Amino acid sequence: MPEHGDPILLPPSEISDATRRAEALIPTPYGTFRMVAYAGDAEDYTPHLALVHPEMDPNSEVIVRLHSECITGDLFGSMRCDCGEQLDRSLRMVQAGKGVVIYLRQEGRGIGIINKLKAYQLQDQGFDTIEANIHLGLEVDGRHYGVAQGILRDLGIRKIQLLTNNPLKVDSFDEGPIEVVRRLPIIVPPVQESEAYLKTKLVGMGHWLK
Ligand SMILES: Nc1nc2c(ncn2[C@@H]2O[C@H](COP(=O)(O)OP(=O)(O)OP(=O)(O)O)[C@@H](O)[C@H]2O)c(=O)[nH]1
Repeated sequence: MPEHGDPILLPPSEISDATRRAEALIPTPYGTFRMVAYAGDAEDYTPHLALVHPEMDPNSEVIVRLHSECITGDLFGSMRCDCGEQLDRSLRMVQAGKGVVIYLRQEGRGIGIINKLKAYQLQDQGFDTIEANIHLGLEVDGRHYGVAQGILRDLGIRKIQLLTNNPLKVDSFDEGPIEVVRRLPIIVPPVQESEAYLKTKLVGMGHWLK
């Protein structure tokens, strides 16, 4: 296992995307966060965001949520997925545990909002979330988490308790200097509109949803 301080073996673009560009305190109904924006380009309109508890101790086993952007769920409360409620719970848990939410701009598992809406059209015709991406000629999951490692390292964090049900997010830390000491599940019970999607996550994508 690499030691903290070892260089992270990341593609150059992901290292540069973890460049700190600006920060400010943001009071929210959950409590106050220090929001830090990270981007390769200082003028980037969609930087990755870290919402850091003002008393986060980087030497502790920090509670961390890596949350991929979901405009439909996070912003508008779409019930097709569990994203909005996962973000809500994460913000609560991170406030309570003095941790960090990293909001990664990987809308639609990396395919973007236009393609995600096309995928939803296909899902309404009977495709599942995996088949819809494939039908569109796109990756089922095009996300990379290297930039999240760069952001955590910028925040001085070495050990994390990761809030996720997704094995790929946990595995993404295998090669880096940051240790996942614990996985914390974040399971949202299905509603009628999200039932098929969550079943595909369980059966087709191997998420720990039981
Ligand atoms: N392509 C596609 N993306 C979707 C669909 N539903 C949700 N998403 C996206 O899936 C991603 C979910 O991100 P997260 O909640 O961070 O991660 P996760 O893979 O669900 O894993 P957890 O950490 O267990 O929540 C977001 O980028 C959503 O926009 C869908 O039907 N199709």
